[in-house]
Amino acid sequence: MNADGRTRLNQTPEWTALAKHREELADTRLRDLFAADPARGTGYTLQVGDLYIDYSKHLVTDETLRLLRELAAATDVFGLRDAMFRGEKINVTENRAVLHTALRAPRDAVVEVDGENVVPDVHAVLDKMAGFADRVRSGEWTGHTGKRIKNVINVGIGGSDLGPAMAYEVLRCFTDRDLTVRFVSNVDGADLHEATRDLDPAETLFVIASKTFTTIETITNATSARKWLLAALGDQAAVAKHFVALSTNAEKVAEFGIDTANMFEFWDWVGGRYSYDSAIGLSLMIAIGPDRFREMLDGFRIVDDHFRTAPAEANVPLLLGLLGIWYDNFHDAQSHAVLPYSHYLSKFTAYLQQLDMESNGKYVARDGKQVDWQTGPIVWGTPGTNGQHAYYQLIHQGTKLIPADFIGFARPVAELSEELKAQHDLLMANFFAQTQALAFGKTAEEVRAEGVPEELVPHKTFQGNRPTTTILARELTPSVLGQLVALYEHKVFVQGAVWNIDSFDQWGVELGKVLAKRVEPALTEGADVPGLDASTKALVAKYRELRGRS
Ligand SMILES: O=P(O)(O)OC[C@H]1O[C@](O)(CO)[C@@H](O)[C@@H]1O
Repeated sequence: MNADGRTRLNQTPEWTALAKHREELADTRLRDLFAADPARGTGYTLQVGDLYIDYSKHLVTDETLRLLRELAAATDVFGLRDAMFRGEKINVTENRAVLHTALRAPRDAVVEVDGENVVPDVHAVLDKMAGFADRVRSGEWTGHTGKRIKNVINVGIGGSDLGPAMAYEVLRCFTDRDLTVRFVSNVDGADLHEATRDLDPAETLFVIASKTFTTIETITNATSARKWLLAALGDQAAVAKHFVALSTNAEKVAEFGIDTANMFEFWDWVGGRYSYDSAIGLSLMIAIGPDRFREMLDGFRIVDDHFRTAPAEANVPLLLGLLGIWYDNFHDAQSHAVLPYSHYLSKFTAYLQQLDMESNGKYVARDGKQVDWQTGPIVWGTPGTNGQHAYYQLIHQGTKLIPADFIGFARPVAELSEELKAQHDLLMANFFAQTQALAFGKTAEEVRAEGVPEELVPHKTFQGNRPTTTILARELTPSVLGQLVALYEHKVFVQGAVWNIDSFDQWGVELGKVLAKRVEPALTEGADVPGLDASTKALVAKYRELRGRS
């Protein structure tokens, strides 16, 4: 029993029942499950908004799903969900509400934090963003010299970069192609250099995105960007026309020299990795326009409403979260692959890495005690067919179990030529073939029947039984993107709730930040930094030697 009166997860009867059930299923093959239930291919499916979810190729039976739902009930996943939607401070280590769902609430909704309805503020910022985006897009907002803004550079890192950068790629076909939109995150000066080297400062708008406005990488890049601008335009007053800020910290924004009239606000109840549908999405909104941005928010809301109201048996985020737990905790899977069959989703998995791994990469439970069960998986993956010719070998025939999500679309994006659209069927043939091969493999008998020499039979045999979820939608639109992101947000939520961890803090990234600040003077000035270990000391000395400093 822990401080909240909650039994340690792996001592609950629901956990024990799942462990026992796992043993009973040890020899179960997907081939057998499909043979026993001809309706499995359509029966093990759900729909949420535009997303058709096929989970038939999972190593589960009705009994597995029932036991998993019992675990969710025992850990009160829906209770925590309701507390989140109500604005309770479920981020316990930071004493904050967790209300990214309020960012897409309709205008007339009421969501209270500390007794105040936050929805009017959300919409006031959205309206301000829309007004600004329209002025930039129409050319009404000009640079300091009167030139039209042709380039937008978002400077931010982590949640202040990955979301808008990912969504910009996903929605490229919906963007104003005359605008150049780039994302600078790395404190490696090369990032800003490459992003600016071919641009005219007089035509460039910097969007400085930082929730805290203290993140060293972002402030360093923003300072260099300001120097780049002023070196060309000469006049301090130019900053007002070329810099806007997205932040919760007006004081720091003003200190940096950005007029707070050009600041787009969000709030401490929006976590960084849950923020791209807040003001952090401004660069995206400039690129796609306010209407498309609102369509995306509508997509988020479809899944929010579903997560909030659908019964456990039909609740897709609950299902996906529980399937992850089944593999993570009962099959010792260490990782989870997300494999989109869309070029436009090239940054989607990188975005999910922060969402999932920064949220659930925790070994301390909400009660402050160390967990003795596995928590968040390693999330990885790249667009499908490229992966097929790189690491799929390991997924098919390696020694590790890697559950995977396959995400695909029935229609290619409208902008492609007819000839390029025709390639879509080949793309999707790969999509379907892969999950089939992973699930059902190829037996030694089937290999032999093809006349393969006996010594090659084991090499050409596929065990199958490699679980996948298929997520299929008609086409990739702003709404569908919103639906996908909300689906993963809530899946991550479900898992954190079951594991009894705080999915909304990120103390794990703090130590590295503190140490970097401490080590820097050793690199630049050769300062004797107290407490440096022997390895780091020697590496710093080597670095200084190679850098030509002694
Ligand atoms: O938006 P900020 O405050 O610059 O923070 C950037 C990122 O840094 C982190 O705090 C830690 O990596 C993330 O959670 C956040 O998204």
